[in-house]
Amino acid sequence: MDAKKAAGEKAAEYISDGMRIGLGTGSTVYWTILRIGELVKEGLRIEAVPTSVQTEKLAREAGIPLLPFARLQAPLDLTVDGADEVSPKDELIKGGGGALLREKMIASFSDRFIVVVDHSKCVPELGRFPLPVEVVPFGWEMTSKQLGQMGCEPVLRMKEGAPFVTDNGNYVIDCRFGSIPNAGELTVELNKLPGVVENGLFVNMADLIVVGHSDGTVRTKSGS
Ligand SMILES: O=C[C@H](O)[C@H](O)[C@H](O)COP(=O)(O)O
Repeated sequence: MDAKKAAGEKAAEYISDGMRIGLGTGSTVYWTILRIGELVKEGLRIEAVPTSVQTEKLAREAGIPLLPFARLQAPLDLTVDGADEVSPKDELIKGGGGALLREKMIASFSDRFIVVVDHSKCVPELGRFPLPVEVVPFGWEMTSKQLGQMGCEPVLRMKEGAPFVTDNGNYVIDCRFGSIPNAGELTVELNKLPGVVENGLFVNMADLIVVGHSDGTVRTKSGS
């Protein structure tokens, strides 16, 4: 069995009737969304907030009732999302698909945040995966230079020969740090740069990590 499918489907077991949930973005939570769609068809009553245009489309196709984030009166019960790297301290790098800003906003407004990954995402230290940083297009070259001065190699993300544009109309600069020994400090420093909208470090946010393996087994680990 696909390791991503195993993790993604397992996370759907944490969803119960009446919940309002956040739906992450990517190829692992894809399986959670499909499974939730099946459960909805079987009678599960939930409402969901998508973290991207891509997920909104998928959720609609799966028949999941959607709710606008702006209308929430209280935190979501649960958000399920993928990650690009997970450290032993359960710190995450996210944003490989460019959805980091809405993902962070929605996970932050959730009582519980469940992360679904295949085992290859669990690393001894964050930073091999280039850290996505969402920046405003105005003066991105200056922001990129400032990011470089923080000890990384910054690269503007491109798509089909033009800058990749997020759902929020911004650019993404992928920052190759190599090693991120202190994610908590780095996230604060990055967000101090005026051109930065948000960065892909998720620190002290994950409540549960669901790790899928290629033999179809799944291991869960409570967030620290
Ligand atoms: O912007 C994208 C998200 O942060 C994804 O959750 C992350 O990139 C992991 O995606 P996947 O499950 O496809 O590896």
